[in-house]
Amino acid sequence: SAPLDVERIREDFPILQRRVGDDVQLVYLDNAATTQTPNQVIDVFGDYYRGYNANVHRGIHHLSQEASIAYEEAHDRLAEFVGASGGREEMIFTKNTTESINLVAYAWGLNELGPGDRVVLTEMEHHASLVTWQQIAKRTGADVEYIRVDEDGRLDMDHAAELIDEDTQMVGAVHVSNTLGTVNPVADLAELAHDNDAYIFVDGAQAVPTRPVDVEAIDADFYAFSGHKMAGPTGVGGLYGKKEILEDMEPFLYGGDMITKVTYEDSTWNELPWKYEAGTPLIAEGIAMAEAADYLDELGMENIRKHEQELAEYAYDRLSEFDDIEIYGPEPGPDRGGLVSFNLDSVHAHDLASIMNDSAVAIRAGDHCTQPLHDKLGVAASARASFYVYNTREEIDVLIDAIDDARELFS
Ligand SMILES: Cc1ncc(COP(=O)(O)O)c(CNc2co[nH]c2=O)c1O
Repeated sequence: SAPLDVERIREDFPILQRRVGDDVQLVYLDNAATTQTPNQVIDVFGDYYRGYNANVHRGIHHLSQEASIAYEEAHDRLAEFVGASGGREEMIFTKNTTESINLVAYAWGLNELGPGDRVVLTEMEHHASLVTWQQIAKRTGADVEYIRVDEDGRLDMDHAAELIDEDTQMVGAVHVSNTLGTVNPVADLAELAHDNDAYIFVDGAQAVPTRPVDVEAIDADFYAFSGHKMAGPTGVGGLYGKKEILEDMEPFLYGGDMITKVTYEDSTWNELPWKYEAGTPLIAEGIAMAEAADYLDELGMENIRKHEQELAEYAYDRLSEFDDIEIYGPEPGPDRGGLVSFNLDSVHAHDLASIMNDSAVAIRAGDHCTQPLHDKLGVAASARASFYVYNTREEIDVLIDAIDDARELFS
């Protein structure tokens, strides 16, 4: 593995040259919300709409065949990117991680869950997983239990082993927490689930962009991610599912392209993954997401993971210099992804973020769609700095200086 050549990488992202507010150089540290998009991915849209825009699924004419092949091969590429040996048959394109989770919660959960069944989540789940499984459990009479997060932001695996039992039908777990940065032992959770004949759905929104992911090594039954978090476009995401499960599961959305034969009485379904992709899909977006996978693989996923770990370590250490800053989540190391959530005493996270903004530092403040976790932490909101392949230590120094400004202002 090799350190990332950040200066060269930054040339691929023109937006990073932006000057904002009072003509100040942008420092973009909100990558857990969405990452920026390299020229290589942006160019896909111009090439597509200027060169081979057509509806997919093998129309008779040249353009449709070109668009179909590119869109279908994008599925093979993303399957390969997450280690799915079944290729496109195990890779459904959705709108985003949220829709990927909803697809399984509706298509599997509504039909398979009932009173006496259990869904086990973690206390650090994002609302995309927590609210979805919570509401499907409510509609089906199943119950939901939450694996405890201990005081240093890690999952209590003894508690996990207690909760995941013979009544458990589904385990939902975030791979990398978007609030704590915790990297969870999802392969161990998968083993606990499978020992109890339950499925596991891993939320990989913050993992796929930032580290090597191998869904078969994890033995995930389902694995979700979003294009816009992996240097790709908004509007498209991926749902990996084991082929044998996707074969049995009911479709989520009905309509064109997901069928084989339709009569007035009934219909039969298309082959995988098209059975789960009704209507005209996000064609250019799917092709662009495959380009993003190529871009990241070119940098090296292990190199990206190391870069993120180093930046998180540096940010954690610099923030730890001050006794008026509280940091959430595990200490730096392989268990912490490339983000740090924190609070500055006596300054509300929103006020802090808006002062950061005066210095053109873009961070996020709020509950990061993990309200129950913030309740557990005893805070309404937190500030979060999150890093990616184009961020530098110098940008973290600007963050620290801007926090100093906030401290001055509010002292
Ligand atoms: C762990 C996790 N799961 C699911 C989602 C939902 O992804 P989407 O469907 O593409 O929106 C996010 C997005 N997290 C954030 C979005 O904005 N700030 C965030 O932290 C996430 O971080």
